[in-house]
Amino acid sequence: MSHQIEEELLEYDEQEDVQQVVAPTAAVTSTEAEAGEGDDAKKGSYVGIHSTGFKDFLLKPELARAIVDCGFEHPSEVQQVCIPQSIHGTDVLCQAKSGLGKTAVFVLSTLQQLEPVAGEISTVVICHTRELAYQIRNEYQRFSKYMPEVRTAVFYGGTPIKNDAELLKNPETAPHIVVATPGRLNALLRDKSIRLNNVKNFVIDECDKVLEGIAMRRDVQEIFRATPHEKQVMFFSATLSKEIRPICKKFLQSPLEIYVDDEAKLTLHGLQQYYIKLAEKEKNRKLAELLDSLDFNQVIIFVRSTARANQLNEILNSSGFPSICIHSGIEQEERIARYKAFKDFQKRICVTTDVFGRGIDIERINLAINYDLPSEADQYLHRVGRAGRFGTKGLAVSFVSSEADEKVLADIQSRFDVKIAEFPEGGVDPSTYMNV
Ligand SMILES: Nc1ncnc2c1ncn2[C@@H]1O[C@H](COP(=O)(O)OP(=O)(O)OP(=O)(O)O)[C@@H](O)[C@H]1O
Repeated sequence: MSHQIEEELLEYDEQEDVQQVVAPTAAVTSTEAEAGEGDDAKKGSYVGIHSTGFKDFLLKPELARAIVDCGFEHPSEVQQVCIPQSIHGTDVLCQAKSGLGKTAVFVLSTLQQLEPVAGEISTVVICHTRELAYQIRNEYQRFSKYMPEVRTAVFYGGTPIKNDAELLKNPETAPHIVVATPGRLNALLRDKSIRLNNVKNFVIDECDKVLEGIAMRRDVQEIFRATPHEKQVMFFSATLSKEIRPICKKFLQSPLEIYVDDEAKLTLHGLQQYYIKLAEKEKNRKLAELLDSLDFNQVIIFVRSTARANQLNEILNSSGFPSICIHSGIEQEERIARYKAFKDFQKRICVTTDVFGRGIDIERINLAINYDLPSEADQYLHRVGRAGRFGTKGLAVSFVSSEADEKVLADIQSRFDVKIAEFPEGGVDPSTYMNV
């Protein structure tokens, strides 16, 4: 191992990607049945006792076929609860834990309702990061495989806006479904490049994040105002604090509200969680030790700033750990290229900031490391949820190096009623976190 791995990362200010949220508090109402996953549940084996099949939703045959092609056998709990209502146009406010298929709820129900009309945008989906928008667009393409007339477009910043405007203007490419980040979508609206007066479904994924900051919220409000009054509105997140719910509800009319019944249930049961107390200067050596000793398919390592991500990535690469680094400071085309490379398993180690802390779905990630602990508990939950997707097993290890970290660790444990143990000296048995 090179001496560089021993280097300490420089301290930088809190980075642009991390935003504070008010810590949520008490338990919430349950309308969701208890989840049915066991500790060793595997992807695709998520079956409740009184399980409904996708067939029971009576979806269009084109959709039913695509679902089979995607390898989805049984709807997850959140899908069982939401889809029967959401396909009929009911507004939805849905909190369900990470990685259990919230995306398919809105993708399937909007495609089910879609009657494509040339030149008319019927569905708008908003989310907070560009990679997530890209990922959601791909989900639409996957599920609309047998609906060749349906076109989905994705719009986000960091790319030439005139390309988006041209795509929208051209009858050959004009989409029926638009997935976008709020800033770019609002810019297209202001330029009068996009018309939203035929929108029938308005979706926000990671809605607490999208609506938490004033800038994004303002963009969303302007976009919302440009859509017809009569439409279906659906909001989703794994975390919906008491503070954000009333803000969400301003956009919704008599919604179906789905919450897990207390925050403890947000913990992923297939995911083992540990902490390691250490000094800042010991982090690199410990990280190298973990990467050497743990079995993993893919690992995601979170740091608190773009500068620290670059630095750690360099250190890892020069120490024989080929890694990739993704953050908001990277040019957009390159960002998507790296996201694809990681998703396609060309790299096994990814160093990132909170830009990848939510929503990103990469099936082979089974290890999440908080090199820097986030500053609040909700963000921890989203980050570690990148491992152990859809009931699979996973491992999360968090470095704790300051009093502030200790406080966050205590917050996480009390808020989500989870015991995060000290990382065992003898390591962790790979069979408990590797998916075979
Ligand atoms: N019924 C199903 N059967 C099998 N796999 C599924 C099913 N539903 C969803 N999946 C898969 O599970 C993974 C996680 O789904 P998704 O990304 O929608 O989770 P999420 O609830 O949005 O999580 P997060 O809160 O982290 O964004 C995806 O790879 C998706 O394809």
